[in-house]
Formats: sequence, structure tokens, C-alpha cells
Amino acid sequence: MPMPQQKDTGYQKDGNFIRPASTFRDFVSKDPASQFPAEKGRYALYISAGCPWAHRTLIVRGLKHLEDIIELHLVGSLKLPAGWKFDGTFGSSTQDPLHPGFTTLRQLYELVEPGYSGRVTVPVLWDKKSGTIVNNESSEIIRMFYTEFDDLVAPQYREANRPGGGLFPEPLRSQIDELNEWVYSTVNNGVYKTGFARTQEAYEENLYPLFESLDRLEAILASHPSQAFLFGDHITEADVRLYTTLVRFDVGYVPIFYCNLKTIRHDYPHLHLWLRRLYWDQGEATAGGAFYKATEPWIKFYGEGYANARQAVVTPESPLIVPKGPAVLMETLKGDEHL
Ligand SMILES: N[C@@H](CCC(=O)N[C@@H](CS)C(=O)NCC(=O)O)C(=O)O
Repeated sequence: MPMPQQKDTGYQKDGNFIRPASTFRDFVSKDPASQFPAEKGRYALYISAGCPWAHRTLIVRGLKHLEDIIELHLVGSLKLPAGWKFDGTFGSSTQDPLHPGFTTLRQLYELVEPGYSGRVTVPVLWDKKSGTIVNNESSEIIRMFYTEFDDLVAPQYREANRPGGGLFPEPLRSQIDELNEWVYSTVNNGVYKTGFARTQEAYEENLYPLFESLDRLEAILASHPSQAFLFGDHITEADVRLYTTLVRFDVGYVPIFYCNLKTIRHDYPHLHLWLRRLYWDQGEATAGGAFYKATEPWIKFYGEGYANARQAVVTPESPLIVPKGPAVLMETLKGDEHL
């Protein structure tokens, strides 16, 4: 069947969603002689609270007690082609607090690179002193946050002194990297590849591997039920990276991205418990509720964000995508349930 004419959003090939690589890849360092040395008040984090990649950085900023060290600025809604706006929505101000008069994040990117032609994405780690973007890749920003600001926080919050050796402990690094790789491709980005697919084939090619990976993650947690987290008794990077996708799953990806074979709350008891523990915990392990504080004010808006995003990508000209779920079309009567 010939593909109907579809508007190119710069993200697709043959109906498949392709996420472009991030552009700014410098690092903050604890070395005072480096280009971007860790200093209190020098760096600002720009995020959208709805974005799962940015959400990682907000959680780790909380887990590492960096609230007084790295300031936070929220953008509002994503309106294409202008991109992220400071428009007073979702907790944002009506202009960039650091650059009065700027009403879009694109203006910040263009300040650094006039005529910037790449994607304008969140999160952004901004250096106020040299007036530039240090990094806009969440997986790298969170790794800087683990260690590079440690000389500025209380000794008990430093990675070396954290129970379990911190968020990315040396002995677990290769295992965490290995898990991150398949979780990124089939789960974190897998939900986008499923939801932004513009052909039925691309949708199904990503839907099934997504649920195979959720089954695999469920089995990991089921294999050590007395340990709360993916790598045992302590929260690691792997938990943070999975959390931001799973907390959006039932409210956004199931109904809007058609990731609807199963739900977390109904079909994955171990993942559901893991998710609720992270969300509700207010104790030391979560620095007094870092997951809750970074999620609760915005969870009610996730649906709206994804509905807008999908409509911009899967346009009315796109072929019809037929959702495949739920996996079980009618559940049987259980136990003493009867007419
Ligand atoms: N690889 C990046 C991805 C960031 C990303 O794609 N952010 C989305 C929001 S969830 C964005 O800003 N999209 C705007 C656009 O592409 O125009 C990261 O992990 O930091």
C-alpha cells in the first residue's frame, strides 16, 4: 500500500521514530582548573517537568541534595515550530528568568549558537558564568550530578559515603550499563517508537519488544522479592532511568501511545510495588521524597503533554494505527466470582 503524503517532522524514516543525538556534550568537573568547574550557584538546569529525560535530572538533583547548588528553571508547553516556551504553564515563568525577554528555549540555544539548526530539547545544563550550554543529554547530566558537586554537599551525601556505594557504584557499573542499554532502546525510547510510529508495522515492531522487556524487568524484581530495587537494597541509576518511564506508563503511554497490551498496575505486581515505593517514599533513601517531589505536582499533566506530542507527530494524514491491546480481551471469572 503506498504511504499517504505525511508532513516530515524531522524525526522519521519509513514510519519509524528516530531520536536524534544530543548536541552539547561538555562536562562539569570537580577539578577547579577545568573549563566547567563545580561551583555553587554557577549552573542552572532548564527542564520541562513533563519530559521523562528531564525528569531524571530533577530526581537526581533532589537525591543528591543539590537544590541550593544548581538552580532550576521550568519551561512551559511545547508548541511547534517555536518549541519549548516560557508561557506561564506547568509552573514556568512567562520569560526566561536568566534572560529577561526570552520567551522560548530556542532563544537560549541561539544565544550560544546563532542560527542553531538542531533540536531544541530539555534538559539543558546552563553555565551562567560563561553564558553557554554545558550539556543537553540527560544521561550525562545525571552522572555529573552524582559525583562532580560532591565537595559542595555534606559528607554523608557524597557518593563514596552513600550506602551501597552511591547511584552508580563501581562494582555494578558494567551491569547497570548493560541493563540501561536494552531498557533505553525498548522501554525509555521504546514507548516513543511505539507511540510515534506512523505505520502499523513500525507500531507493532516496537510494541512487542517493549512488553518483552517489561516482562524481563518484572522477572528481575521477582527474583529478589526481599530487595526493593533493581540492583538490590539501594537505589541506583537503573531505578531512576526506569522510574521516569514507568510513572508515565498507565497515565500516558497506555492510552495515548497505544502501549496497551498490559498496564503496570494490573499486570506487573513487582514493577507496580517498586514504582509505588519510589513514588511514596519520604525517607533517607529518597532524600526525603525526591521522586515524589519531582512527580506529584505534574503527574496530572502527563496525559495532556503526550496527547499534544502524538498529534504533532502522527498527523491526520498518517495511516490508521490500530491499537493491539489489551492482550487478554476478556478476563475469566476468578475464585468465587460468579453470576
Ligand atoms: N537524549 C535526550 C532527549 C531529550 C528529549 O528528547 N527531550 C524532549 C522532551 S521529552 C524534547 O525536548 N523535545 C523537543 C523537540 O524535539 O523539539 C536526553 O535524554 O536528554
